[in-house]
Amino acid sequence: KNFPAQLKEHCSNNPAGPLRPLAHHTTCPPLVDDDTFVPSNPGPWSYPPTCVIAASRTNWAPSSKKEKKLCAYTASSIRGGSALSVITTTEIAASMSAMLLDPDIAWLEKQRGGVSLTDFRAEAHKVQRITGKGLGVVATEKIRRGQVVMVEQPVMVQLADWEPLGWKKSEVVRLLREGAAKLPPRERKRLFQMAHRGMGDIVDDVVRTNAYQAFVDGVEHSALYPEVARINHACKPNCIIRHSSTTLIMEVVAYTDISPGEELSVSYVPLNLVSDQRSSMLKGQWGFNCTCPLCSDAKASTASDDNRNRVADILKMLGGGSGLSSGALRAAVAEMEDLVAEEGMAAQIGDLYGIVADVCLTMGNLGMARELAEQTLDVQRWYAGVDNERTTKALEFWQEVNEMKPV
Ligand SMILES: C[S@@+](CC[C@H](N)C(=O)[O-])C[C@H]1O[C@@H](n2cnc3c(N)ncnc32)[C@H](O)[C@@H]1O
Repeated sequence: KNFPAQLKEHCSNNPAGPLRPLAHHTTCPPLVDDDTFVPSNPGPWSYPPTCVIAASRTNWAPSSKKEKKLCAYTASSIRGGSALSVITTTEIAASMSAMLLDPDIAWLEKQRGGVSLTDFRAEAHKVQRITGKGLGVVATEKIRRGQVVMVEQPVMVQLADWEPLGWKKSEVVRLLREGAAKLPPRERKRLFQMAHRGMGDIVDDVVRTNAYQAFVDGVEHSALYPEVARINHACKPNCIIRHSSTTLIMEVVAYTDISPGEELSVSYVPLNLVSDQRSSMLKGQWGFNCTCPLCSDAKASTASDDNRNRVADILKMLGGGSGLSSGALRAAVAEMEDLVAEEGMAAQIGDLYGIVADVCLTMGNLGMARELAEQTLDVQRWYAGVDNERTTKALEFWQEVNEMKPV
């Protein structure tokens, strides 16, 4: 909100440090592309970017006078740590500048209980071969529920939905290769050593096999975290991931107590899906058939599907049932909470509370909507992360219901 009006359009990012704003938090960095890069004032970038102009610009706002470019940017070190290459638009790159230049991420570290980027190196885990899954990460000592086990910055971030904006696959792949080539040897080596399927260009393949969804400036990107990416998927995982939209830092947090020798796992897909939905998503988007303990046990898998279907039925029943009493609503939420606990889906309960809160609003039950909106916010802060997209949405919803007047 402090940006001069003429700069607003490309600087909607909420910078990382809300407590002590630095100069670059309150002024919008200029758009930087291959023509406008100024070596004496490079921002976070270590080299002039490589850019391509969208082949078709039909989908851009007609008011936009600038040619839209997609560029590969590289910072040899972010916050004194690892390097990062970003393939994104000039606007998003400008918005990212503030967050990448910000060395002051202490406020976020406080939220995560004082664990800093380097602390996790007191590693409680190691990478090893796992039958049927390539490499994986295994605990070497007891890890307690809630403990942060990894904290990592991305090495590569790529705009996810580039196709409708008019760029060609070959151009995006060229930028990915350029981004990989400009990484320092350490990060480049790690990137090329990551799992891939042997299809098409290797950098593109690595991104498809390993990237997590990350919102930058509210826009979906794919982000590569080489250490986190070694963690295999399980449909009932023992870890969750938290993603910070303002710093791009990814945390892996123990979701259950984990014993030495146990493999660390996260879910690559939403937790509340039933087995058919999970397997088609894992096959379609990630390209593998899941061999996790739940999928390998037909009886357990059926029982789990029954529980997850029941949660879906409860939500459906709530959605369709106008005029439910508070008692009936509470009973439905309590049953849902029990099922969620049994299924190890607590990390997703914030989303479920949010759905029920919406239902309460349509039923005119503002009191309960407020209660649930508050619970949603608490849960999302913990499970998704303090500044994650899902938490931001929960905060907006919470503010909205608290401003509403009972009718
Ligand atoms: C993000 S990587 C995980 C780390 C990878 N195993 C490695 O060697 O680096 C994703 C790949 O790991 C394998 N994988 C992960 N979870 C799996 C699971 N539950 N069952 C089978 N394969 C799995 C698949 O080959 C998948 O494409």
